[in-house]
Amino acid sequence: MKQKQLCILGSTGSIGTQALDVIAANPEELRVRVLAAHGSVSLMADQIRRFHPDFAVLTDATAARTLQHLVGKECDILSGIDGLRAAASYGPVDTVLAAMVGYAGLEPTLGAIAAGKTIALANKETLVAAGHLVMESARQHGVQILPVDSEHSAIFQSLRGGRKEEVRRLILTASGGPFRGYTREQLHHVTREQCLHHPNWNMGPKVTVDSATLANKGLEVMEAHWLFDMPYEAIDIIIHPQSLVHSLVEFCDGSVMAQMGLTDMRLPIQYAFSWPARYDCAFGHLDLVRAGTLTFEAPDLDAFPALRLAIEAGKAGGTAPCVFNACNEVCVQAFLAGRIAYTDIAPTIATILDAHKPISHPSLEEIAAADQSTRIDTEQVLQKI
Ligand SMILES: NC(=O)C1=CN([C@@H]2O[C@H](COP(=O)(O)OP(=O)(O)OC[C@H]3O[C@@H](n4cnc5c(N)ncnc54)[C@H](OP(=O)(O)O)[C@@H]3O)[C@@H](O)[C@H]2O)C=CC1
Ligand SMILES: CC(=O)[C@@H](O)[C@H](O)COP(=O)(O)O
Ligand SMILES: [Mn+2]
Repeated sequence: MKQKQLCILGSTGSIGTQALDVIAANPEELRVRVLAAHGSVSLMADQIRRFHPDFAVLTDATAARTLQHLVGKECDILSGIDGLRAAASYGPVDTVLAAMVGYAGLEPTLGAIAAGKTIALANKETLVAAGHLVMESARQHGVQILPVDSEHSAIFQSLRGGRKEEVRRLILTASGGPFRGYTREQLHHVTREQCLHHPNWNMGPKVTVDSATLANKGLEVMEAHWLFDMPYEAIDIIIHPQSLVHSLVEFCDGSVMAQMGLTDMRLPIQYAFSWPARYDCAFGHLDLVRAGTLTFEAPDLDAFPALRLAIEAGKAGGTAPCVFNACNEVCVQAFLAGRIAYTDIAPTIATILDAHKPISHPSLEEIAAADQSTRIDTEQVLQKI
């Protein structure tokens, strides 16, 4: 089997560091060629010493200079968006893991696709903001987009059980987050610390807050729409608090295929790297007797309106999903900075989406403009809170 040559965009984050665990566990099959992140100097220095990339990138110029000083001749450090572009399109690389957080992942992912790289996609915001452009570009360049997000990896694997035209619906599972079962009244009193304590997954702060508002599941519905070319009406959500069934596919004959596994992102990351093969797992195995009872329930769209708003934005299409995403990113940052309450997030998204007139089939420039103006408009709404 040919060794895969990898570029990791977002190597210092939750997905990035777990991807490096997978690579360390499979040294014959996987090799790091480029590492990229924003400003985490000492962690990146450690990663360079362990994985010996051809070069590394920190987009923050000051951090990049400090890192270059630290690692000396051992590795060249590039910076800025030019550094990211160079990483995403680097000749010897065949697979790019898109594991940066947020809209910032869009341009390098498009760059990697244009350079013909296979994409292992964790960065869901990329597909939410510009799914039509990303998928079209992937088609044009003959590029495979392999899902890393646990639900989408589960659907990708379950789809092997039948043909595309035989699929009746996709069923995304959601843990329900730390506030599952809370009433709207109870949600007024939740704290940042509670929000950052996900019941099942240890993830970066942005996706953890999104899980607590259920905006994450809304983003994932849009991600599934683009990845699997399914209409919104054929994508359902069920709450599954144990997060062991990662998602399901129902076929026309009533058969339902589910994918199960440990709540460990190294498994779907490894599958995206190993596909179409599978490598042995070095991270443990699911014990269903120990897991015990698996339960399922309907989502509460009244208590968690961000999910309903995301699905509405997805159905409206055009620039609406990009606007949903940009507003949500600004709100989550403001919430993490202690500027707004948890219960300010969904009403702010509703205000911004109400005022937005979607442009259909937007170009990349129109997407970038919608993202920028939404960030400014959202700040103005937040100033009044
Ligand atoms: N964590 C998880 O388990 C899961 C995550 N995802 C998705 O994967 C993506 C990454 O999530 P996660 O790993 O949790 O996020 P983290 O916040 O843990 O890590 C984000 C990474 O992106 C880098 N980064 C941030 N901004 C920039 C930028 N402007 N330019 C270059 N690099 C940047 C960070 O670098 P630095 O450290 O230097 O700031 C860091 O390496 C998200 O889209 C998330 O929704 C999906 C499923 C599960
Ligand atoms: C691990 C992963 O894929 C996350 O996106 C996860 O889905 C978050 O859990 P929720 O189901 O609570 O959103
Ligand atoms: Mn997920």
